[in-house]
Amino acid sequence: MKIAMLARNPNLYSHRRLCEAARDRGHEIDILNTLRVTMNITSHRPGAQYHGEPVMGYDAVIPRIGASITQYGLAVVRQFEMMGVWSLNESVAIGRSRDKLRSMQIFAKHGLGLPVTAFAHDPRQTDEVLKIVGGAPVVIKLLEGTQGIGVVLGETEKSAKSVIEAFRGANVNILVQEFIKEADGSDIRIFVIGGKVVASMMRTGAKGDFRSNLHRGGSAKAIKITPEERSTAVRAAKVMGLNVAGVDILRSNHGPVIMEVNSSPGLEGIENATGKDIAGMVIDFIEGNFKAGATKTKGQG
Ligand SMILES: Nc1ncnc2c1ncn2[C@@H]1O[C@H](COP(=O)(O)OP(=O)(O)OP(=O)(O)O)[C@@H](O)[C@H]1O
Ligand SMILES: [Mg+2]
Ligand SMILES: [Mg+2]
Repeated sequence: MKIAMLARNPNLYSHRRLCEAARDRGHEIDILNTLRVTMNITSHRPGAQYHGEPVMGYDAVIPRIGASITQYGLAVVRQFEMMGVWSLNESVAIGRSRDKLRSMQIFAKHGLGLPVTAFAHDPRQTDEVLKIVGGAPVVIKLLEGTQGIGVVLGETEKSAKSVIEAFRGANVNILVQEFIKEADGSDIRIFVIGGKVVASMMRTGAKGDFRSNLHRGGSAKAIKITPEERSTAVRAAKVMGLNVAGVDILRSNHGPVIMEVNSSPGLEGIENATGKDIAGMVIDFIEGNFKAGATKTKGQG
């Protein structure tokens, strides 16, 4: 196969590992800097160029689109799809996963467990929002945050309100969520490839932090998950339409609740915690499933 990986930093662990795994299996793989791909949006003949050369001959594309360039990145993935190149995760599915509110609505529609979540545009509705989630303590999140930045615990009614007002003042979108205290600063990352769980780990936050993100100083270890957790993760990936997904859940008193589903999950934490060759599994999945022109949504929807 000839694979294109859309990524900005070729030196990131995940990107190095995917290249290594592809080359070990005799495939050709190029890293294209997403922001340097130009698109030719002409009727009937969609094309793309990279450093002045036409992008041609790729069987599959691995989109590793950073949160900060979601819009341009998705346009590039869509362009590949319109050119008939099979994408590991389709642009439409990645778009869904990038919008926390939309994701939550999709999970709710399919009856998946979620923390009670509320959202309002108008700051005058702060009281209402707090009431919906059962009052403080609550978790307040930036809708498009990542790596735990913009995730704040409002311990009392008063502090929750001032955090909400501060975010509003900065003109950013937020959601307010029931605080799952019993998760005790840990969450579970379940790695799903092609509808199967291939690895899972428990991440625990730095002492005193309710956020378990490894980027915030948390640590990770391999863990055995329950059948209910397994089916929650598989269904979450499925309803988002993701072939590869990192599903994050919390263990709550009312069963597993989904926090979010990542469409470009990192490999470093999970490979180190479990000792598994996840990059190899991703390449094996592409090998077994890529098909020219087979994109379901072809960039639409
Ligand atoms: N409702 C909640 N109750 C308890 N803990 C929570 C809740 N929401 C988030 N957390 C903790 O905060 C961490 C960060 O939250 P979340 O994953 O939603 O943010 P993020 O910025 O999108 O992070 P990521 O880099 O994983 O995308 C979670 O991993 C979890 O440990
Ligand atoms: Mg996130
Ligand atoms: Mg997270």
